[in-house]
Amino acid sequence: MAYNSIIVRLEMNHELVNFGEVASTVSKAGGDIRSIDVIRSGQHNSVRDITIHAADDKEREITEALRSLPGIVVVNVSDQTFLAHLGGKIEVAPRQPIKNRDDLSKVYTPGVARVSTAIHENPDKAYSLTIKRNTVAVVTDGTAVLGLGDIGPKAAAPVMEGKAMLFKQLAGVDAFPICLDTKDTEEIIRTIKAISPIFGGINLEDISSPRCFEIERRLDEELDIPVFHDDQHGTAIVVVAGLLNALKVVGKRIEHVRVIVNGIGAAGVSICKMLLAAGVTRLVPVDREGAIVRGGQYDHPMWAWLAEQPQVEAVQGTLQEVIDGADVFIGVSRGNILSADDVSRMAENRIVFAMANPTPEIEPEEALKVVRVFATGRSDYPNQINNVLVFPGMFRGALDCRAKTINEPMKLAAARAIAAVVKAEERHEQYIIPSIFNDQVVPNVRRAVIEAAILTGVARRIPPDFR
Ligand SMILES: NC(=O)c1ccc[n+]([C@@H]2O[C@H](COP(=O)([O-])OP(=O)(O)OC[C@H]3O[C@@H](n4cnc5c(N)ncnc54)[C@H](O)[C@@H]3O)[C@@H](O)[C@H]2O)c1
Ligand SMILES: O=C(O)C[C@H](O)C(=O)O
Ligand SMILES: [Mg+2]
Repeated sequence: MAYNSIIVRLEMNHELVNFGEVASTVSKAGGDIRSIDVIRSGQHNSVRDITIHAADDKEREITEALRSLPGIVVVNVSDQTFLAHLGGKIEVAPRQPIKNRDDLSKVYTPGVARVSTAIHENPDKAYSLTIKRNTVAVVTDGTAVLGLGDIGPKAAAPVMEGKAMLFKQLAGVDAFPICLDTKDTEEIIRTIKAISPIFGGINLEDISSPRCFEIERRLDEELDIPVFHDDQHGTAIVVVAGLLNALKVVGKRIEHVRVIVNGIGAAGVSICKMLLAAGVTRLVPVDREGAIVRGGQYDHPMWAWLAEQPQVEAVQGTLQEVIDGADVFIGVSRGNILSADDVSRMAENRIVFAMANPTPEIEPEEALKVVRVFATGRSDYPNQINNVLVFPGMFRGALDCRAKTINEPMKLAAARAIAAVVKAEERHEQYIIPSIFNDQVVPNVRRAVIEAAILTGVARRIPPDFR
């Protein structure tokens, strides 16, 4: 269950109610008072802001209980999560002040014209003389936003702004959210190509499958800057990192385990591919209609590809049928589609990564009773398996070495680098993946990505610390 803080502004009539009654009402309804601010205090009444920490599903109960107290008027309820979004979460700021005409003539006309001419004569100078060197576009069409589905480009913006914040805070990358009002594959490709000159990389986000595969492939071929669909590869990289460590905890080998991947969309396809590359020999991809089986006929190009892989099982069935005896369940589908009973039919020492956001495939409280290792995509439980462990360091590395593309060796290197942040002596059921606040994650991923880019010949610059 997610917890949140709400601020309730109350007007209290002191003749009818005292604060002790307010506090006990909040506590009985499941809230925890964290702070009280007196906004106005009079002889007969006062106005106070009380900050209450509570489970999401208790908020209504708490405010209703307060409203029913005699002598209390609930003036306003504000949710701190919404407050954190007021006015948007990022801004564009100048890197130097313009204090006088002299400054103005350097950064703007006439001085700027000489710089533009220099770039015209040598387009590579865009990297040293503009923001291209450090700027990534976070591009979505709003069609697969978290697990919320096709909620459109405007509603997708808070997620994209959040990604941009993380890029900057964790890796110093300037990222800009671009929310496109089109779902047409060709139009998306054309638009991204048209805006690409100012960017050093393109992070595709929350674009639904199967269009996301074609969009990424074409852009990667047609642009000379790295293009990375975060939901595919960021997720696959972090899953492989978590799985390598989880398997060590339970003492199983990747070649022996039977793995279910539920939800064969953007994330699921890339996870399946990377698991096969990492050595999985028994794979069961499952989507809404049940298992995708070896030898099956599918219109979806990536499902057809999976059906040709020798490691994919040939036995048909629903998730509830095929889960029996599985060692690992990886969910990148929808919330609440798995029960504790389903999980308890898996093999002993089972590993469950329930990564649908914001609601995991199974409630953590349910799953924790029946699994050995459990992870979600969320920040409010241990073992957060989220692509935020990947994209900041991945782009930091790709930008620093001016990689033309992000290839498979760079991805595998990133997965190993993340897994290696958790030392053998620290590793246990609740700690298979480092926290995003672990300050070794971004530098380790960056280093691994640059090394792999140099070795595979896609780096166009050797960063000073690699010379
Ligand atoms: N934790 C992370 O880092 C992370 C990263 C990427 C995606 N995700 C989550 O994974 C989910 C999928 O994301 P995506 O970008 O791949 O979306 P997507 O729309 O490309 O794919 C979702 C797939 O799940 C399938 N699906 C839906 N309901 C299902 C069910 N009941 N059983 C089996 N399959 C079902 C759909 O048919 C589709 O193929 C979302 O909830 C998203 O938030 C998490
Ligand atoms: O945004 C996230 O938290 C992870 C991922 O990109 C998702 O779509 O769920
Ligand atoms: Mg996403």
